[in-house]
Amino acid sequence: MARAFLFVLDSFGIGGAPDAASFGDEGSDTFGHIEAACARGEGDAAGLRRGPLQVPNMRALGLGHAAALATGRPMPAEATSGFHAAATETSSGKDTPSGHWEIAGLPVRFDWGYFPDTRPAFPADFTEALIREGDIPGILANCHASGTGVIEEFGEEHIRTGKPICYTSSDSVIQIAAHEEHFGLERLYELCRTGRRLADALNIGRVIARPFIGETASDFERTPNRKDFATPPPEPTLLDRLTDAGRKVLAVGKIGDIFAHRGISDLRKAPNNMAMFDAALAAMREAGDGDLVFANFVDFDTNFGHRRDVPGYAAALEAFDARLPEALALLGDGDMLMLTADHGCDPTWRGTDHTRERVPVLGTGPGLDGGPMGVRTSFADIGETVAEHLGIAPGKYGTSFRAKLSGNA
Ligand SMILES: O=P(O)(O)O[C@H]1O[C@H](CO)[C@@H](O)[C@H]1O
Ligand SMILES: [Mn+2]
Ligand SMILES: [Mn+2]
Repeated sequence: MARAFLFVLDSFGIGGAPDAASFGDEGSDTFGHIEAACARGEGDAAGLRRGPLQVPNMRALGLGHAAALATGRPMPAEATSGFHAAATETSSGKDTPSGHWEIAGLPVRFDWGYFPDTRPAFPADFTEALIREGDIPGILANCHASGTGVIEEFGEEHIRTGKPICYTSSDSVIQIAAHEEHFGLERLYELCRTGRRLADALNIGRVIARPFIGETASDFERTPNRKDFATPPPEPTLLDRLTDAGRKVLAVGKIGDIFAHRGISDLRKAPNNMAMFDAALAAMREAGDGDLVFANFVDFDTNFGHRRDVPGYAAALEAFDARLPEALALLGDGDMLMLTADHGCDPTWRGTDHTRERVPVLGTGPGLDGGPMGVRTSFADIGETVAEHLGIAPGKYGTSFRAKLSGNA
């Protein structure tokens, strides 16, 4: 019996990307900088957490060792029980779909479309078409922005005028924020579908609905009804290869949206990391022989990385780590659990965007050997290792390290 459980801690980079400078991100290190900030007492927040970062379960799997591999820092002295590696992204973007598709064996070699950091950010013909075809009185913002700041700035005007708030970032995205009740959730989704159609010509990765509630700038709050309208992967991913082979892919969280719902057998969404952990555990219990549970934990990125919130990110890591034994307890013969990430989002870094970093690969399973798996030259090695573990044919990209785990392959 072989099953695989792949958990993505969204944005949990470990520094050291060789091409970080070309993204303006040289020196960024999500894990390293959170750890250092906490050690200095800069991760303290009343009622939330305090002191050095406490992630003993991920450290036992080899988190510190993976970070040392990624950055060239000295190896920690502590022993590890799992296998660990640092993985390098080969895709041209540091966005969520690129990271996840590459993890699933499909590096993104083409360039996505991006919008310039100007006002307006969107080309006039796109904006005009969105207004006309979306039947809206205009748009607000039309710039690069942080999602919480932009609703604070334009939310009241949006309620007054009915004009949705459209913004972007250094990712290939068009984000549309609108009030869940005043504008309407279904109307927002429909507008995003129109935006998705128009965005295809611009090669934009995702159109994202960002509904919010509240009545004034001081109490606007985004709701969990975010929805991503992604362009489909241009070639088969591990998910397609598995489902084509009759296996199940049980997706948890954003995974369905990220893969444009291709190669997904079963989808479970939940409003926050802890609820997603519950959903991931339930999927682990239900997965059968040859199946994959693929979970994304988005709060790290959305609530803390982009918000440049060190105590929040540290607390979220500690909460995740504290629940890891529950997942480990569900591992039976032939099972493999791997933790990884899709890019960085260093909460100590300038701006509010993702950061180009290497990611950790931490794993374990009964009968699998532990130890270092080196610096992997593509995230695709993760998907290929899962593919070999589950006994399906290799894909076109990446190199499996499954043989190095020997065990009961
Ligand atoms: O600031 P918010 O709206 O959270 O936006 C972030 O979320 C988007 C999608 O992950 C990213 O492109 C980033 O800009
Ligand atoms: Mn992400
Ligand atoms: Mn993000």
